[in-house]
Amino acid sequence: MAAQRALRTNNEADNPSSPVLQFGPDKPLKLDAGTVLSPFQVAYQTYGSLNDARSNAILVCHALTGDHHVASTNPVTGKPGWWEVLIGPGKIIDTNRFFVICSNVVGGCLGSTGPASTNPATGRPYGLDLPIITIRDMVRAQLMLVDHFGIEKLFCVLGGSMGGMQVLEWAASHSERVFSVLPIATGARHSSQNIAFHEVGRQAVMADPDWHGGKYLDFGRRPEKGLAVARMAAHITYLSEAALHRKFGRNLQDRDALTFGFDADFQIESYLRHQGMTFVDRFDANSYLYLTRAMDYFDLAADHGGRLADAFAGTKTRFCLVSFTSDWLFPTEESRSIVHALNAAGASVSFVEIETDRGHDAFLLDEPELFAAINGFIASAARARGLSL
Ligand SMILES: CC(=O)SCCNC(=O)CCNC(=O)[C@H](O)C(C)(C)COP(=O)(O)OP(=O)(O)OC[C@H]1O[C@@H](n2cnc3c(N)ncnc32)[C@H](O)[C@@H]1OP(=O)(O)O
Ligand SMILES: N[C@@H](CCO)C(=O)O
Repeated sequence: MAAQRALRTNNEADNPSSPVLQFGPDKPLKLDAGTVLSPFQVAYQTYGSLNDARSNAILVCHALTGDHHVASTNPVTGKPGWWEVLIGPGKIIDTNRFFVICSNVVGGCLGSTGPASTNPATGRPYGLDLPIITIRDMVRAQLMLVDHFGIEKLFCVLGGSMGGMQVLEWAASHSERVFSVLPIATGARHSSQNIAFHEVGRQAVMADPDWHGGKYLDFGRRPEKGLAVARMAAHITYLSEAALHRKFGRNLQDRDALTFGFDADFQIESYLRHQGMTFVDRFDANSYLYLTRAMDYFDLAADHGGRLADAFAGTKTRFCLVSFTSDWLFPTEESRSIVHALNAAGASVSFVEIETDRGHDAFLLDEPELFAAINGFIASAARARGLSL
């Protein structure tokens, strides 16, 4: 591993106008699909400084439609970083103490190579000519970035949902490179129901006449209607029945009576339309196909001979799993089965189930119990690592 002499510690939190960093390794990215991606690039951000021992690095893995702007203003949406409540100077993940790295996944559309990137063989956007990307491929690209920083062992890798899948993949395939991991609201494989919801979303995208077999950029079009419907359906799965009832009930949207038509009579309809419309402004439809596919293909047990415990055999990594009571996308049973496998593997593991009605996306919200769990785990792991913080 070639340690870099000049480490780029782009404190975006201190300098919101700083450019997005992009890493383009000389080596190709080996893909599970049996081919390589070359060249390729990874967009990333860092916060804080790497210590002399390079032992204080935390890698944050984003979820399906997230990005590397984890703790600073997103330049596309103008919104705060998606985990700015958690990460920053003096916050629970304190960037005065830790060096935080977050990169956009390969296959995405927010700076890293994905289906909208130019295919060097044609000079046109890849579209569906991009090979299928897996969670393991995403992690291989992250590993190259970590090597680029000369980091032998990450102090912690954490993330929720698809981010949690990457965390588990790190722990299974590169356990010697991670001291501790925090997989949140995730599973060791995508369930049949979850694949089903993703398929509905993909079919909505592909049924949009503006999709053009995935070549919409060549036609100067974007399948916005299909992508918006895909997001509306998916967004329901990120919430819970109780939260929908609490927030919207059967309340009407800006009217006193039903219209006896198909306008958004109900607040929940208006809300979902808003979620769909705003999503298409920030996301690429083909990336949505690729990233949902990556989640569908994830099956850690299958990758290790059918026994999940074998994925973690001999691990020295410390684990803390977190689930939410109202998460019906990755219910607590998913985390519990990982905990059982880790117990069978003799791993150091703790587990927290958080009582909330906020559903799967609770991990993105200001959730005091979640923050307390992360705080406690990080503090204890830091002591065990001998980090003088
Ligand atoms: C992990 C990562 O990498 S981040 C991934 C990318 N980010 C996401 O996926 C976030 C998307 N998810 C969400 O927005 C989820 O709803 C949550 C759960 C995280 C947010 O929850 P909350 O903060 O409770 O926000 P809520 O769900 O009420 O949505 C607020 C939005 O809905 C809009 N809204 C609320 N009610 C209505 C309504 N009746 N009609 C129309 N719009 C409405 C608000 O104006 C607001 O819009 P804005 O986001 O454009 O400002
Ligand atoms: N709502 C989040 C989590 C979905 O799993 C996202 O879109 O990335």
